[in-house]
Amino acid sequence: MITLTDIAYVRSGVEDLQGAVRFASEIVGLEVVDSDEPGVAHLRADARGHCLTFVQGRSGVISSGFTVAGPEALAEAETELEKQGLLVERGDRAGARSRGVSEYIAFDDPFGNRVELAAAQFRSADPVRLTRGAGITEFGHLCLDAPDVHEAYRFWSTTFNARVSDWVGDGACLMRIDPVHHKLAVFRGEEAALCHINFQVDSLDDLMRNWHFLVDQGVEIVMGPGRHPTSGSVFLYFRGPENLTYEYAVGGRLIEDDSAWTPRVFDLEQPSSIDMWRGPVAPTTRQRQLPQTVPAATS
Ligand SMILES: CC(C)c1ccc(C(=O)O)c(O)c1O
Ligand SMILES: [Fe+2]
Repeated sequence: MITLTDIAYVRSGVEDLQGAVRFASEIVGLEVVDSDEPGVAHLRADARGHCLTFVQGRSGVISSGFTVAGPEALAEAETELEKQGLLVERGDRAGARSRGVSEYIAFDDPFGNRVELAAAQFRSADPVRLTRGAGITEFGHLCLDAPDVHEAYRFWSTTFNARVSDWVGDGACLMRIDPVHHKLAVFRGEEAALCHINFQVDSLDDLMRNWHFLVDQGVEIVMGPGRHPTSGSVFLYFRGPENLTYEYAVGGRLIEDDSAWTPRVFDLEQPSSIDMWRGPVAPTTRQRQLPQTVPAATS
């Protein structure tokens, strides 16, 4: 079994590189990291050198990266995945540099999601310079699409150390690889894709301030603010350019004692299984109604 130690990054193709970077930095609040690769931009949220990379080209996710414990663990993972009949590719030096990792391998999960494993992800000792006061504390989780979440769980829990924390019926499987309720989720979708990328924020105040900011900026709010009954976090989903969905969340349970936790199954048919507050889903962009200045009285 391969032990994933953490999530590392998402790489996504974008037709409009400048537009994607502008949104991720000026709207989401991520720091743009210097890049000497033409057509490639890196963004940073936390101590990771970067966790989101945009590559000029066809729109859509390229790969999702995880770390393992080191070079030996990576070599063992390579052997194990090949034993399972998966086609595993060794990343080259330039690829590793672009990913901010020491070395990596790549393969497709059974649904076609491109997954990469790295021996180590480089950290940056420089303080993160978020572009606005979004309150982002870390890259929290990534969520992939797959047509069968139970089949996906079979793969992630037998090949890897992922354990289910909770199910939302046949619609979503929330998995942990450490005490955090989930760092990897699979959402039922027609085909392999990135469902969303999550950034944790520091406080409820940050989340609500971000909500008002996004609405003011005309950003499409997909759902929220609401509260997931599963992790217990307060969330806000919103859509960036080229259909990349972002999630801000605050809070979220830790599962410290595996033996004391029984995964729960929430009924997918009940809206409260996703949002206990039963807020609206996918409203179109809301224009905030600013209070009108009261005209001075004339006599
Ligand atoms: C609907 C998606 C897959 C989902 C469900 C629950 C949580 C949570 O408990 O925090 C998420 O973060 C989700 O993205
Ligand atoms: Fe999420």
